[in-house]
Amino acid sequence: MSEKREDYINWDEYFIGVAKLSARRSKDPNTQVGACIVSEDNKILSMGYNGFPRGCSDEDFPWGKEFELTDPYNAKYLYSTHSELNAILNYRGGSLEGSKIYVTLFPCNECAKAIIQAGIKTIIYEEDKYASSPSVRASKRMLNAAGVRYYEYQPSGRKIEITV
Ligand SMILES: O=c1[nH]c(=O)n([C@H]2C[C@H](O)[C@@H](COP(=O)(O)O)O2)cc1CO
Ligand SMILES: [Zn+2]
Repeated sequence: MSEKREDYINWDEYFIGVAKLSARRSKDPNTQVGACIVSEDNKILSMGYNGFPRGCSDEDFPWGKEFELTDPYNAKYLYSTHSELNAILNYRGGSLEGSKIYVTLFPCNECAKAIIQAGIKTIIYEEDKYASSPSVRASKRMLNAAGVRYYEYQPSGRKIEITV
């Protein structure tokens, strides 16, 4: 057998696949988000998913969203760290300047600030279900101003199965 395999996954499938696998670690009952930061030469630098900060137990802190407005202290929003921020903070190797981030949901305004300031230059996102929210609109406003490129992942339709 001297020919190479032809059905290997491409870079985009690989990195969005890693982001999706990372999202599977999330304890959020409603929205699981995963992120994978990749260098310009396609090396994985970091990964993250949405979760509570270290030491903040998933058993003690609230994962509900229904009290967001009436009782925000007992809803998840004040506590959950977004996947993109976790991926940025998880990186201990130095600079993320010029890197790309693959993420399963379009980054919010807070993550956009962190992405811009970290020097990440490209966002490849899978879903944009909150596109009409002020948060995502503000995010795009900042990303556009800062020259961060973003585009939607184009699904290949390939099913990648792994048994663990
Ligand atoms: O960019 C994001 N990254 C991210 O990790 N998240 C997380 C925070 C919450 O745990 C969850 C959103 O919850 P919900 O869809 O129920 O409002 O997703 C939410 C966003 C918003 O775009
Ligand atoms: Zn965010």
